[in-house]
Amino acid sequence: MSTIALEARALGKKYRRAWGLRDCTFQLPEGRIAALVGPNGAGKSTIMGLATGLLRPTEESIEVFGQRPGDQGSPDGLAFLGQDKPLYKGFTVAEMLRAGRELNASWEQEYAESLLADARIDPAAKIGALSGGQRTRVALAVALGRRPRLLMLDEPLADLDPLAREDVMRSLMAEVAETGMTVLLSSHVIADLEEVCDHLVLLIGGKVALTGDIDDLLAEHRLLIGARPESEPDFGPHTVIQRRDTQRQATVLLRTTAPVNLPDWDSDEPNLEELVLSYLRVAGAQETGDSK
Ligand SMILES: Nc1ncnc2c1ncn2[C@@H]1O[C@H](COP(=O)(O)OP(=O)(O)OP(=O)(O)O)[C@@H](O)[C@H]1O
Repeated sequence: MSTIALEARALGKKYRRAWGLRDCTFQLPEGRIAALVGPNGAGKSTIMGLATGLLRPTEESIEVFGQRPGDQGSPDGLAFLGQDKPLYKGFTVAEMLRAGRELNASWEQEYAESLLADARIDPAAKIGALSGGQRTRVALAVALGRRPRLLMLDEPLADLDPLAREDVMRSLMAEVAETGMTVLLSSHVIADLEEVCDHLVLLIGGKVALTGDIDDLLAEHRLLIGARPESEPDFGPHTVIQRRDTQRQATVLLRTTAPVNLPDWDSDEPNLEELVLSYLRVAGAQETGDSK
């Protein structure tokens, strides 16, 4: 049986007025690169806050490699990089790495230095003089230099240029392949995640709308395209997740485990972006009271 890096069971977090997360259940197996996606306010940062122990659950539980966060601080082996980068502006880059080394027994200086060299960042530069994207690269080097078992990144790519995004994703994939590290990363840009992530946690309105290995999820869905039907079509045993009609054409996302044999429709496996967008549209339509 595979080790579970992160497990939420009926997890709930209530802020002063409202629930930020409710009845949230998922498992993230070790060694995966998981995409944590969902609309603004879905609860992504809340999950990360609960996993680090910065927040405490209101209901049920979250565990990181079987440890409950908060009992003894942040769980062992967990590194977290949030939207506010934990860097001291008055330090030089080299001093920031030194702080990382002094605070972490598992620190690997050479590795952290190589990540900075890849990003072409001068160790003598002051943190305060770096661009937002360069600071992100330093914060990542500090997080990865600890050689974590689980790395959680809250929108790590937001301020990186396209080449830097590719660089960062490549080094994360190499690290996962080499060490078996698990990564959970949130992003609004699904295209960034498509090539690197092999696992998905889709949150909508504080709940898990879809989760699992991406290959399995894609194989369980079919995207149909056909002429807009005159009457309500019969999709047999398959579940219609979402249907969108334009004047002439209809696009339908089905969830199914049975073979799809619908001669009036072109049927294909969706890609990750199509899958996620369909689920988001359903939730958006439910919010506005529109069924399509
Ligand atoms: N400190 C807080 N006090 C009160 N409510 C909060 C607090 N932090 C988050 N929330 C609420 O909890 C819900 C989940 O917020 P969270 O920040 O986890 O979402 P998110 O998915 O990370 O959003 P985004 O994509 O915008 O970063 C939202 O409705 C938000 O308003």
